[in-house]
Amino acid sequence: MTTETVEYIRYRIPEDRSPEFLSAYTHASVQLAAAPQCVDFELARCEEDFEHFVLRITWTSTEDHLEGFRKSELFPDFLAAIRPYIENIEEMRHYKPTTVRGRGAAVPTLFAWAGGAEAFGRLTTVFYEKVLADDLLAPVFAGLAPEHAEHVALWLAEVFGGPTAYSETQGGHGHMVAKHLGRDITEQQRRRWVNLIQDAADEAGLPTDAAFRSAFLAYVEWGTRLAVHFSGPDATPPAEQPVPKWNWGAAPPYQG
Ligand code: HEM
Repeated sequence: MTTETVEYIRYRIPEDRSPEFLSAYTHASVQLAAAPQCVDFELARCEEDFEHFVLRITWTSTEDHLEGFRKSELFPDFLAAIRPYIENIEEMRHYKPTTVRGRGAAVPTLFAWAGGAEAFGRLTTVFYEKVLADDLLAPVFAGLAPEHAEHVALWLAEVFGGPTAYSETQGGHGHMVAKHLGRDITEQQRRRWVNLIQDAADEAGLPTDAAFRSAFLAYVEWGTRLAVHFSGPDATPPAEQPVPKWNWGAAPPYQG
């Protein structure tokens, strides 16, 4: 359960004071942006009634807000900027996020962008053909079960925002990590895995646009480095945790 808390501050600002109010918050936002207790913030204005504003601030925790930010050297300047509007506050409270949260479909998942389950099936089929023909990797995958490629396709599909079929049929994150324990994967083998999956992505016809490929490679880098870690002599299986959900990085999908 996250300790993050969302503070909502509702203001009613007479229309003739709204330009100075926005300018005051533009100044105060410098302190919020510099606060290590602040995750993000947004001041929104009501479309139906211009006098209503809601400031949403996500704090690392309520305590961090009250005991950290409010007692920090940033706070006096923040307060000085917004003090004239304190009497216009209609609500100022902390809210705990519930499990009801998610993303809409306005931005396609990496899974959908890649071409869905079929694309991941093509990818891992081509990939394991390459792996089994590779001098460094073939020995690691000796005696590979015929369904391995299909399982990895399900895993990747789930990570990239597709159906949760791997978790439902195979056993989730812990099961996947356990498959790597004790395998002593070397950095050379890891890098070869990374190279071959990119070659396979080309051959299997996965999208080649910059945004998709950079997000794809970011996960492959992350995942292979974890695989090496968990394959090592000192690794202990991690506590069960959800399958990671990968998303677009700094670059959004290009839709011309
Ligand atoms: C992003 C990186 C990686 C992902 C997503 C991944 C995914 C998986 C998954 C889902 C399984 C379990 C398959 C099943 O349930 O049947 C698995 C098993 C395995 N992985 Fe990985 N893996 C990654 C990196 C690596 C690397 C770098 C190596 C070695 C160079 C490796 C070697 C193996 C081996 C040997 C198994 C066991 C295969 C078997 O069951 O016989 N993996 N991997």
